[in-house]
Amino acid sequence: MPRLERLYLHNNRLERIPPDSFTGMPKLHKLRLDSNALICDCNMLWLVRMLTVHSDMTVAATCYGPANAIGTPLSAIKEQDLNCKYPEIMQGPEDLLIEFGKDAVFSCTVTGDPEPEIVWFRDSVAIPLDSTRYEVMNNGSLMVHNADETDVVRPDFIIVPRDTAVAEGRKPLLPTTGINAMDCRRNLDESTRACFVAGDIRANEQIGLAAMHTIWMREHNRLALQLKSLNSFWDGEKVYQEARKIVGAQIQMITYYHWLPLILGREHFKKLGEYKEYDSYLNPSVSNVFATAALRFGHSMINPVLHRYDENFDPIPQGHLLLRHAFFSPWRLVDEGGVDPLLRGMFTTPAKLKTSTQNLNSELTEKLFYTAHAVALDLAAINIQRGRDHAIPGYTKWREVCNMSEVNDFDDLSNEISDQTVRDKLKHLYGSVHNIDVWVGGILEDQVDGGKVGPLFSCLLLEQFKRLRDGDRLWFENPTVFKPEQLAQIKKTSLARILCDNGDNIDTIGENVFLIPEVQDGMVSCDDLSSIDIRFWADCESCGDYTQDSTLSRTRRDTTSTKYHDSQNYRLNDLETANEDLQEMVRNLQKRLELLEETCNRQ
Ligand code: HEM
Repeated sequence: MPRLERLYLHNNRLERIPPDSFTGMPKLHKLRLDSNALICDCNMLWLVRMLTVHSDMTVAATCYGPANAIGTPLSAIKEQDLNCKYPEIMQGPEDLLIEFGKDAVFSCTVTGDPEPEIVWFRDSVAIPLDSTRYEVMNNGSLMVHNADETDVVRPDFIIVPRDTAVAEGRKPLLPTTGINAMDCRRNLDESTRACFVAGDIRANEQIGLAAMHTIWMREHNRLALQLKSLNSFWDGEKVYQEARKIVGAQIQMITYYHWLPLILGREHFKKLGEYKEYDSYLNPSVSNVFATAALRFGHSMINPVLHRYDENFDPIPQGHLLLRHAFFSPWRLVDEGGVDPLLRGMFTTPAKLKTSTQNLNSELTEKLFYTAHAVALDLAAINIQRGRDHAIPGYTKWREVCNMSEVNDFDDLSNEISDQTVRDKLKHLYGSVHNIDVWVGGILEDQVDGGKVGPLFSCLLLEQFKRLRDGDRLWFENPTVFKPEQLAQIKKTSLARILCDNGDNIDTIGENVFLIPEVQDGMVSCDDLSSIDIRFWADCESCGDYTQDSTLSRTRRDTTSTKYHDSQNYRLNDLETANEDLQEMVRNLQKRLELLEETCNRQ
């Protein structure tokens, strides 16, 4: 019902409103649900969220239950009032003796309010819902009809929280694996909470990283909701692809324009040059030396402690977290305050200072993944070994590639590795300067002015980032990718605003999250940060909704199309509705006047 504006469902006995009941009603602005028996529990979370997005909608509705909500207007209900429960696996599928030709049931028990969705997989492929051989039963278990030899591989499942699943009123977390799914190396003695599912198992590697993955999943879904509400006729695939495209552009914008200059130093960053156009002859693939050495410079900046702060920027009750306790511990994100404390810690705490003798902190070299391994690992040793596995040429060869000065002796390195004791140590360990591993040499170089890497990694990073940009047909600034006015919106992106929009309750932040507040203008209110105006993504069929804004209508109006005339009809309807509203208001005022006159006359 694309033209429905008012919906009156009052004076009924409605207890619940099924999710998405008002989808496809983009013009709905008045909703009456009063005088019903609404139960404002977690089943209503979708409606509470919808009202947050459509803050301009007038809704009359009062809760009839549960006890703590009786008499509360729905508009005053917050997500945390709904007592939702984050999903948890109580029992996962176990090995089963199956008889070929017979049915077999792989059972699982999952709790959560509202009940989460379970998606079953076989050999990492989701079992389609319309499969005749497999059936997901009401209790979530998987029934395999007519089992055969292909079923000897035990299936597994992931839990997808329905758009609602939150902990203590927080926004959704990532879906989680089933209990027997891929190993994210967590320690089951600490918690049985499952690993998160993201593009890569490594999202679980430490909870700060998992927090960032969560933020981007939320940003995608936030944009998708807005796009759908703007273009109600878009199907799921279109909404997904468009939201994904915007998120990709935001990540490119932040990485290249906000992060990279601080890594390369502003002077070196200038060598990247302005973006000109797509170069179809350029190979944008990631080079071995970039992945195995140069980008691993990041390991030298990691703080050994993850700081965790509450809304007042005081440490949370569980305290800060030694990095060793943050490895593969997804449960801490669920049970120890969600993403916000970690994010606040990250944007207020400096990265570890790299000095010539402290390159990687000892949490990484002595305690890496220690909860999951009998003997902890050493990230520096892994990086060196990985370079050798990949047969990456040594440090001096890469100096040649980068046109750096020729070296034949350790003291020839003094311009880049100024600390004599470090050069002596290298000499002692490597014997010949040409034996130095590229990651070791690169990490030990003094950092360039205003940057976080030495000259060799600066050169290797620059070369890769340039190819990744210019060789990308879908680079966000390529004019074929976004309309100019959309691009202007993308350029307003900042990671600060994204954390504000998608954190559970972040309202103050440093404007540039890659700098600690002390070296910029302290913290600002999230309201002061610019954000993308999604209305520039209005497909012309929705033009009528926003024609008041001349900058928006100018970019979208095509007066020759039938859609334009449809949109003109919508505008006419808008005016007719406004006229009716005004007439009703005048009638009400007249009635009040008459009443007042009567009262005066009586006195
Ligand atoms: C607590 C933080 C981090 C930990 C525990 C960590 C740990 C690891 C581990 C264990 C590997 C695999 C090593 C191997 O087997 O070869 C790896 C790879 C890598 N890391 Fe980190 N890392 C962290 C942060 C970072 C940061 C901040 C950056 C860059 C800014 C980075 C860049 C890389 C790269 C480029 C690879 C290679 C990935 C690939 O080729 O697939 N890491 N890291």
